[in-house]
Amino acid sequence: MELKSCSNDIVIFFLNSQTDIGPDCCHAIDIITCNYWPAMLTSLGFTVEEGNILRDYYNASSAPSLGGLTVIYQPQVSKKDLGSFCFSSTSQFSVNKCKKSAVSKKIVSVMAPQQSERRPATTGSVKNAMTLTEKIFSRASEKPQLSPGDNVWVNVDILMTHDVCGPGSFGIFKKEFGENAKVWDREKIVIIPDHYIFTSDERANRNVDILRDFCMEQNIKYFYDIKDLGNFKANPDYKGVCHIALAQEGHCRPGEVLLGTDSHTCTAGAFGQFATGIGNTDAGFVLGTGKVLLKVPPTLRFVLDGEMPDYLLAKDLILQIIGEISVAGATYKSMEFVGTTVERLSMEERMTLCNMVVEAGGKNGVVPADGTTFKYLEDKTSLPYEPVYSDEKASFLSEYRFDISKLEPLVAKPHSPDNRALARECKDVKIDRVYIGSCTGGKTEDFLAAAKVFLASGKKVKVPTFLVPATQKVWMDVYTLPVPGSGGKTCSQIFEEAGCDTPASPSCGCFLILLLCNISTYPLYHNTTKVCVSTTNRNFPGRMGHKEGQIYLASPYTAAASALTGYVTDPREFLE
Ligand SMILES: CC(C)[C@H](C(=O)O)[C@@H](O)C(=O)O
Repeated sequence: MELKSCSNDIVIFFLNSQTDIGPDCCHAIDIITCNYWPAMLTSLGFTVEEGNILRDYYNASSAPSLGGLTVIYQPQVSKKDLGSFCFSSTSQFSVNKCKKSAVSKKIVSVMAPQQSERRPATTGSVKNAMTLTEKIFSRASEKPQLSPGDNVWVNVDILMTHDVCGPGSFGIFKKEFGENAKVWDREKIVIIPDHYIFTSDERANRNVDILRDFCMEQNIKYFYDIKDLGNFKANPDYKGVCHIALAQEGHCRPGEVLLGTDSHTCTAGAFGQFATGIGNTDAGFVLGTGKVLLKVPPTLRFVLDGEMPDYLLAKDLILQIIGEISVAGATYKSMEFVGTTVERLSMEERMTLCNMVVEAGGKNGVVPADGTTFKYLEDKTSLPYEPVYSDEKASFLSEYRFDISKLEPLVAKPHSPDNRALARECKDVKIDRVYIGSCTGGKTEDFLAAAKVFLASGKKVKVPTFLVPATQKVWMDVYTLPVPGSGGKTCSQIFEEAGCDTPASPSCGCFLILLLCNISTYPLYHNTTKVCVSTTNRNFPGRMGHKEGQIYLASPYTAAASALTGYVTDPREFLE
């Protein structure tokens, strides 16, 4: 595949497919987040530059977002020198087997700072004001004063992994700590199978088996297992999309550090905690030690004020922000969301906001914990937690202000989340599919929002409309919660009346399954070019199957409105 929007200097990392998880392949995410790389590359004689962080780094579909990555050409270094990692080169890459012939002649620089850039952990002068993220780092590293750019060992509160990266992380853990090693804390590791679940593909199933074996061996307390793939309801422990399950199961707590082997782990920042995606290598290390070396990110502050019109959702807010700062605008930055609009957002909406910070390159997103947070947590955790807040005099790299009362419904046009447009400007775009689901758009409130539009219109959808609840709990809500103003109807009834597809089994796998493994029969992704309005978070080429597929990212309101007309549609057409 040609990567037209990438510079020739860019190396695309190989993402091992499900068939190839193991020490012979690397996950690109390792390169980005693994802070050992500078030291390791330096010791091998490389010049390590502080490159831009890969905003999204996993697979073919993500490749165009890699612009700006610094690459150093070092042909003399072989795969062997680099231990168990290998690379593939730009012009061609595969998501299947790790091909020896594809080992690149180019080596990439990584984002972590050069040794020379390191500052001492304490400066001797008392730094009075810190941002929320700096304070979490400070507490988790037991260092009273920190500045952006400092590298610190951070104590991890929760490590989450799933069926995609769990097996690889366990492999690294065993290799580095020994076959009989025990994890650092069996109660702080959360294992959530969710990506490649409803498939008969043996190798995908094998990944879940590996999770199960590891959890039994290590007596892991929080393993949300699925055994009966034929009927998700027969699996009381099974949850669904990890980021939503983490919140629903009470693993997200203010002031803590939550890491996960998935880029959208940043979702948990909605709880006023530091949450970010890490690679398998780091995860293997965390499994053994409970620690990770992290660079303190500088903070960008987003002040969202004003009454949010009732035809907008958090998805519009984040599309507005990413459109403003671009997909690289928050590279290795913390994105802190404050203001009266944010204060009024529900937890699920805050999760949508934070979920997509990685689409702007953000290291983490964070919403200060408040009454809404504490209320949500009331029946979810009994563990004590201590929220932290940015000091009034904290120093932010930049501040962005938005008057949300003036915002209109937005979409991100193909093929980038920052390709922002007003939904009404795209009214002539004819669509073939609508998809409502995923960690961004498959929560209970997302379905209630979609149902509201269908209800208001009283019409039937004009294009196939697929619904995938994020978790088993969301699925239950879709079938049981009455939709306000409907006279007691549930979302599922309203969807049925509108002619939508029956809500699918909860999982996040739909897009990746097809993209990486081509093993699903899920009907959304026919192997022909299709135009889809989707509540997901990425619209890179190939993200939903066909590389020429056109994905318009939108809120559940806009997605539902578009389903009703067969064109990209501003939801005000039905909501006003
Ligand atoms: C499979 C996983 C590593 C990946 C991620 O981290 O983002 C996936 O969840 C995605 O959204 O592309």
